[in-house]
Amino acid sequence: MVGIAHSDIIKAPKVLLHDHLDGGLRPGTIVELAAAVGHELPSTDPERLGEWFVAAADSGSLERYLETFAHTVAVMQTEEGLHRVAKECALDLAADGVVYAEVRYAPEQHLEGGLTLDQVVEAVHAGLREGSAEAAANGTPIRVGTLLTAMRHAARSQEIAELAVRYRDTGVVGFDIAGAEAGFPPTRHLDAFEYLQRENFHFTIHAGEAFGLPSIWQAIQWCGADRLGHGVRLVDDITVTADTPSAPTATGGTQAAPPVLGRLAAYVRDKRIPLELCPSSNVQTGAAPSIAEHPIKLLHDLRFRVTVNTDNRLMSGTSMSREMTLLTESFGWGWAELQWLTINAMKSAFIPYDERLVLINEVIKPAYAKLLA
Ligand SMILES: O=c1[nH]cnc2c1ncn2[C@H]1C[C@H](O)[C@@H](CO)O1
Ligand SMILES: [Zn+2]
Repeated sequence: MVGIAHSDIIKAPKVLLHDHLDGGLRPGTIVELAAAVGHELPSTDPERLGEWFVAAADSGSLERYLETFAHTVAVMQTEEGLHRVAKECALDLAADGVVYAEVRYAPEQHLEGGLTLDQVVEAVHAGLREGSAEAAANGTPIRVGTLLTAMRHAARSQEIAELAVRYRDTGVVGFDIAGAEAGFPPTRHLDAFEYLQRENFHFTIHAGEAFGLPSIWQAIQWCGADRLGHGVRLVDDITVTADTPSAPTATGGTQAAPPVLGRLAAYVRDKRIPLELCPSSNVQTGAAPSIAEHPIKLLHDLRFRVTVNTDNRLMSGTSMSREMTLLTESFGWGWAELQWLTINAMKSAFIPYDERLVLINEVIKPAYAKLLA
């Protein structure tokens, strides 16, 4: 089968639900901002610095992967820094053909220069607005909402949840928790999640990335997460016996037993809980052995509500188009699968239902209809 060209995937409309603002900076911007604030970097050559991030994040451990964020968070402590990074984020996603994105970051990590939480949020929103306006003028319109993240090892989740609700009508579309997963279960932040539920607000939880089923189970059944950030380890609750012939067929052959879903995996599939899968990131942190062996294939075949995401474009040297290209190369997927992933993501977005429908019916479906023709 002839694959789809990366350049064509760039032109197709894409939807991104899991992208960290502090994981997507342009290396050249880090160099310039670091010089302005006197932060020392592993390299001041943008190309080398970009390579350094990918190599350092390629660590096989989430904890070591997260250490690289010290260099991005350090240059995002002023209104100017935050504004520029947010503006470039909108421009870069739009140039890659992303038409709708939910970009997340942890406001509590951007207070070292004396900004308040509200000033951080407003600087990011102003940057995203400017970037989106410029992208529209360039002929690549994009809508970007933000998710406010609380760090799971810290104790500010209630405050961040309240901040998210305060800005729900001016750009914040949801809430999240992130950071090291092992040892920091989502139930530590139950108060924040219960508050968000009382406010009829939306949230996702990083779960099932560096820790397994108990984390996913808590995120859904204790905390009430609308979506799972990664959730890739849900496959631990799916028994695949592909090579074990089970039943004889009418022609005398044997038929492989279908995968068996445990109670949690079945619940996630039945309830159509979206999985924000991030293939390249998962390989770097050791959550998946390779793209070719990534559980996204199995989860797709079993018709889970799968979405594909970048997580951290800088640390993975990636983009939405690149993640999709890797999937087409690894699994022979074509436009039908890419449309399915895109519509899954748009259906799972945190903006109102009628606004999701407009993007599906007026932007995504017409574009893929042409590509499929
Ligand atoms: O994949 C991830 N898992 C857990 N935490 C993450 C991941 N990617 C980024 N983070 C953390 C580091 C960032 O500083 C923070 C907020 O974006 O979220
Ligand atoms: Zn993430």
